[in-house]
Amino acid sequence: MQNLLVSALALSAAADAYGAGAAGWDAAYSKAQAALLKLTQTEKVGIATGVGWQGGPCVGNTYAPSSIDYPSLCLQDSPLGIRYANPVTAFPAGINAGATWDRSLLYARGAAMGEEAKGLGVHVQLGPAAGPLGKNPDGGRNWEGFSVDPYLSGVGMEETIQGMQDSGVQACAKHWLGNEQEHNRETMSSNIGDRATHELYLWPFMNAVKANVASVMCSYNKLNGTWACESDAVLNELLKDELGFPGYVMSDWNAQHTGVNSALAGLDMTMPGSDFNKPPGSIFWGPNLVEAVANGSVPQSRLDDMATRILAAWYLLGQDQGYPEVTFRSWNGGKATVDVTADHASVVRTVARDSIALLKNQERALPLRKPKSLAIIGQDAIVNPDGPNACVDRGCNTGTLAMGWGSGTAEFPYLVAPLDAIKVQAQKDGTKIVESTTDSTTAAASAAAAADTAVVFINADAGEGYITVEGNAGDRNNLDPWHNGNELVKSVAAANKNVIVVVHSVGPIILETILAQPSVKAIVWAGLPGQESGNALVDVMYGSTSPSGKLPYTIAKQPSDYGAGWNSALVDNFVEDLFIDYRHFDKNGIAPRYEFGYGLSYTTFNYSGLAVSVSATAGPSNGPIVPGGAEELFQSVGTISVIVQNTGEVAGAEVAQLYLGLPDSAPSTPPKQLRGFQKLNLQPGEQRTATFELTRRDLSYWDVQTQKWLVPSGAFTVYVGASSRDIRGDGKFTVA
Ligand SMILES: OC[C@H]1O[C@@H](O[C@H]2[C@H](O)[C@@H](O)[C@H](O[C@H]3[C@H](O)[C@@H](O)[C@H](O)O[C@@H]3CO)O[C@@H]2CO)[C@H](O)[C@@H](O)[C@@H]1O
Repeated sequence: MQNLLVSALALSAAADAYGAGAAGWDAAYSKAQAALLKLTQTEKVGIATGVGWQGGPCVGNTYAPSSIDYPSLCLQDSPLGIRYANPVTAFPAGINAGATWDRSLLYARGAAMGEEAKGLGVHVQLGPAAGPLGKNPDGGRNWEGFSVDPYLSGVGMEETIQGMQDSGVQACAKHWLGNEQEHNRETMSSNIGDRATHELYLWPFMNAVKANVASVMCSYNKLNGTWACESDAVLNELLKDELGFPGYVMSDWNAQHTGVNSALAGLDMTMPGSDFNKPPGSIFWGPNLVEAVANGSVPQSRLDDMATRILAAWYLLGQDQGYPEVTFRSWNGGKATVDVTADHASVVRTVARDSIALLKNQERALPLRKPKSLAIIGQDAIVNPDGPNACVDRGCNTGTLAMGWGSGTAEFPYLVAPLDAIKVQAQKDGTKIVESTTDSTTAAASAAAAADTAVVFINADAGEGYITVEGNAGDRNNLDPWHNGNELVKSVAAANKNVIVVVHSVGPIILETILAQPSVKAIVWAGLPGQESGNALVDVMYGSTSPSGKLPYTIAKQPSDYGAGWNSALVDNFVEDLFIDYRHFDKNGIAPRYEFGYGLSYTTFNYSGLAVSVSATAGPSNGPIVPGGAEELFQSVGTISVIVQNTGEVAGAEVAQLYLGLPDSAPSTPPKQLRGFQKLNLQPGEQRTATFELTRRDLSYWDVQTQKWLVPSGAFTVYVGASSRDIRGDGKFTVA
């Protein structure tokens, strides 16, 4: 009860503090509170309760009250497009959007997805995702999010949510909190230390709440022994009190376990309602919540709070003003009566192109310069012969890989195969194409032997655990390429001295076998590019655009180097603590194969003139709670800048990166952590300044004693460079 009160106070403080904008939370709350007065008890419960799986046109639908003008809310996946509808745009996955390190592209992708959602009448789009964060390199759903680094993931969340919500759809930040693997996701407990919870897993959600995200989806797992969707500590205390979240919390589909406890813990909406993987008629809320309020098990104020939050989010987005009707039905092929795709293919192509990370480029193998002949090898070069949507929720890995599997998918309107796009270019160049579009090593070798250069396509897939693909139950069985990709490359490399490897992958793969082949001259890391896959690849491989993507995770030399991975126990103690991905490699002196933030260009960049101007006082950040956390956390404390010059002969873009090392007074902290980045487009010879603005949060660690973010005193180390290991300048500033 105390928590409910604290929660309500924090909520009104948050709403008051935020409401500067025309569509601010305070105005939305006023409207919601007025509407609430007109609702019956059953209607209040109805807008918080799903009608049941397949009970409406969308994957989630609520009951429409008759006493106010408010619809049956349509909730629809996914973080990369609108699921179960067509035609829609199949955008690059979150992990590719993260690999661009480009704020404007992250925003543009979000805005385009939001336009499609609104056009189809979707009120709530179920994305973006920052959980899993990706501490397990083999986690099945990592690709739905932006990066294993919380700072990059946070920027991805913030820009995407702003883009989506500027287009009018409610975003849903998911999955809150600690859902890092698919195996046993509905039974296991993620036991996470307080510091790691804050500094890693919660961090991107701070950005989401700061961006005024309308809703948050709580996750399947338990956190420190209590279901995330039933935990007062996770929902009321962390999300609503500490982060000042004014919107509503919905359950993941079937993640609710009790009616009264979940309501008291801060759950505001149950999804999808009755009958989902349960005996018919079973439902925790609906009439049961009406009864629980009547008998005093759930206070009236709690029910009113649920309904107010849901209504306020709807008003915040202006969805009371002529919002379109739902124009598709998920369960009958999703054919929409409108075409919402507009020119979004160009956003897809740009994001896909700028997310390509060039990992190796020996002897200037790339860009291709009108080769006489080219062998295109591997099943990943073509579209699945049965069509790109042949498998429900993309639950197979046949043909080129352009998204993972599960609920985080959309139907491809088309999929441009790498082979088809290369053929178009080859026609212009007079290049002879030799094809081998299976993964047969024998056929590959003979095709490779018949051309000057061989391009071999390999991939690695993953997804959500309700589908098993080729023995992978969501999470990956290993970090190898699928379909014997290593052997395929070896056979090609034995037959051709000039081999380019293109990788479509959900996450890191171990490249040592491939790199051991002297004939492999280039490796192109294309991730999960969405519908414009082949065109984006041609843009980079033929040099109309210099590659500028940077890895959003580390590629190790061997799986054990990560010190993390999914496990089959019912408890994960998160023993990695703060040291995941590059933080772990740095701490333990492990050499990665390709480090976090790495990616080559066709040009070169010089860094100079590092300037540090930071002034902060040591101590905790206080101030009123605004959406995102204590207000002082987001105050600027200065800037760090560096001049970047294009010293090569072609235009290119460089992502300059800032990492900070905290002083020794901050106990056992990672040696360096990403705290800024800026992408600069530079003509040959041109130089520009990258400026990184720092806030108090960027200088802080979570102090478990005081339960506050604390800026430590002492000397901070500044690292600026082209990746987490390619540091081009360093400096210091001191906090007294
Ligand atoms: O889509 C909303 C959220 O749903 C969660 O995933 C669920 C997914 O949407 C749903 O399609 C799937 O249903 C399968 C069901 O689990 C299985 O038992 C049955 O055999 O097949 C169904 C598919 O036809 O269930 C998923 C949950 O298990 C996501 O976690 C969340 O991110 C989505 O936003």
